[in-house]
Amino acid sequence: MSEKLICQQLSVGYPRRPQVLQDIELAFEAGQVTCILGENGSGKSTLLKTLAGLMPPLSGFIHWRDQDLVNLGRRQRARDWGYLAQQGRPEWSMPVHEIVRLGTYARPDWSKQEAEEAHTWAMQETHCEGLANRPVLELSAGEQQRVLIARLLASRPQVILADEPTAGLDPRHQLEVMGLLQEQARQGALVITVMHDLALAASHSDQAVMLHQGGVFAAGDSREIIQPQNLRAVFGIG
Ligand SMILES: Nc1ncnc2c1ncn2[C@@H]1O[C@H](COP(=O)(O)OP(=O)(O)OP(=O)(O)O)[C@@H](O)[C@H]1O
Repeated sequence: MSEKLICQQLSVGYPRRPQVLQDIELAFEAGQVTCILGENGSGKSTLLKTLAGLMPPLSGFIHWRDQDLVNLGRRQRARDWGYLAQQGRPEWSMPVHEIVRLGTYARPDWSKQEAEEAHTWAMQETHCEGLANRPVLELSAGEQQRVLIARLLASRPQVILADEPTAGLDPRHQLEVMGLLQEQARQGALVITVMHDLALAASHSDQAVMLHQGGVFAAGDSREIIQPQNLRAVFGIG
């Protein structure tokens, strides 16, 4: 069984803005961190939302482990996939430890002890222990982001889709969160992150995808893709 997420002839967009991206051909591999780069409005979040199953493709296919993603049941998706929305905010004013525990509810296959261990691990890795009893809506934006990352990780997802996971984080937590995502990939997860920080993307991803003008401008090894000539063409810098 192929541990790949594959997009074939994929076109994504909205009813009033169709074809944000057209005829996308991409392959994402388990065990790797892939960062998606591109200017504002280039379709990064739209692609991630489509991969997360939050919006249907306009056309084309997405395959995961040789299976068409449309055939993936909700429970399996909830169990195996984790999605962090761009500028997501917790919805309910619950204590941090309860918000993070919600992540473990995606794993009804776990024993109570397994769920407790995953909860403790996610709280520790994101440095949320000191915030455990604080109402989440009273936290700073960066603290809330860490809580949402903890909730995402608490289900130990095999596919992690993170839209700007380091947004609002201080430099130390940016490095730690990217290190954490890298660690999940080393343990076999397939990790896709939307990034704006090119230095962080270069240092913490294996693969890079650059979106530009409705398509994939470049994709491949991050060190080969995040290069001045591509940055000039896509961002007008470098
Ligand atoms: N709900 C929506 N309805 C219609 N058009 C939308 C909607 N959401 C986004 N768009 C449009 O789709 C295009 C791609 O948006 P998207 O949010 O995917 O870009 P992005 O690359 O993630 O941008 P950014 O770097 O600013 O986050 C933009 O032109 C945007 O205006």
